[in-house]
Amino acid sequence: MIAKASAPAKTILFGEHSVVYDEPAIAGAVNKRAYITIKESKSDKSIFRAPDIGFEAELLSKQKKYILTKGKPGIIRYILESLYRAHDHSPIDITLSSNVPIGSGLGSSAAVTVATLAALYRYHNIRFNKKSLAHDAHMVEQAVQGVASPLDTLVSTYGGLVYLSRNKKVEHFKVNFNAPLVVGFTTKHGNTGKMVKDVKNLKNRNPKIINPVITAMGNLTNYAKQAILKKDYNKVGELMNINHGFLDVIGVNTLELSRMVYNAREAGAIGSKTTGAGGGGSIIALCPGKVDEVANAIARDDSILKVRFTRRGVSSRVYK
Ligand SMILES: Nc1ncnc2c1ncn2[C@@H]1O[C@H](COP(=O)(O)OP(=O)(O)OP(=O)(O)O)[C@@H](O)[C@H]1O
Ligand SMILES: C[C@@](O)(CCO)CC(=O)[O-]
Ligand SMILES: [Mg+2]
Repeated sequence: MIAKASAPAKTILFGEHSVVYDEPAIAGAVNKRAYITIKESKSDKSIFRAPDIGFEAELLSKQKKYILTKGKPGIIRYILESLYRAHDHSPIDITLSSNVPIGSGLGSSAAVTVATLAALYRYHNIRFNKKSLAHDAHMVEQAVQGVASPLDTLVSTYGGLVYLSRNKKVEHFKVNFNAPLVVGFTTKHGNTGKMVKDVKNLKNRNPKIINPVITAMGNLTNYAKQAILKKDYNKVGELMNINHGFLDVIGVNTLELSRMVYNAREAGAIGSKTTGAGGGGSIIALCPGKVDEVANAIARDDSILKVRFTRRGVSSRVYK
């Protein structure tokens, strides 16, 4: 029997950092995916392979350990934690292939986790639905990372654009918001935990300045929700630019991120901003009619990916 599953990457459109202080956020699934295949092993060992990143390891799933044959560890921790929760330790071959850059702020860890759990549930004929899968995947991210927001695994499971309200209620946008986006990413990956802590310290030192900014970021996200519902791309772009300014105020932008953001705007993006925790990582640029111009401008110094929001969430099936 072969079980296959795939799940999309995500990008945060509005609300990173302010969401930590219970302000709303908007994130969406993009059309880059992680694909997992599980089949019985031909030997008595379980093997995990990810040829795209040159990774191979023997899995000792009972002990939550692995023996590295090729590549750099990291993403395998999400696979092991998923196996620990959903596998009976019989020998299997797991293959990951992915067109999501790993560790660049596009939620590769969540996409891999959601796809791995869905494939394992199929393989073992365990009943699941999107709600239980999103929950289980969040538990895996939390166990591996210590802390994790539920947003990445939620978006990766359901697909589409998601609005998280001030009281943590999840709303799925029904509207198709599929303007083209260019993601620009640097080789440096920001450390999310450190960035969140830096913002907290800045806020504690300057409460009268930073508290109203955090509130304004939340209000901005709510304006953005209305603009998305009306498919008003220009308004969304304007709000992305203001959001980038706020992220500058709270100190998470870097030379590379700002360079990409301004290169994108000069080349015709109607909005561009840092996405995710900052301190490295990625930017997104909204660029209807100007994708190639914007992509070329960013690619002069940094790496790019052309994406669109997609309604397609996790998908999985078995082949007997
Ligand atoms: N070449 C690689 N091979 C294997 N693992 C890697 C490689 N590069 C990064 N990793 C690991 O992949 C994981 C990526 O997860 P992480 O949550 O940091 O990034 P992300 O999910 O892509 O972005 P974000 O969560 O910020 O949206 C990390 O554990 C990292 O150590
Ligand atoms: C910076 C942050 O808001 C988003 C990181 O992708 C942190 C979080 O929500 O956990
Ligand atoms: Mg992640």
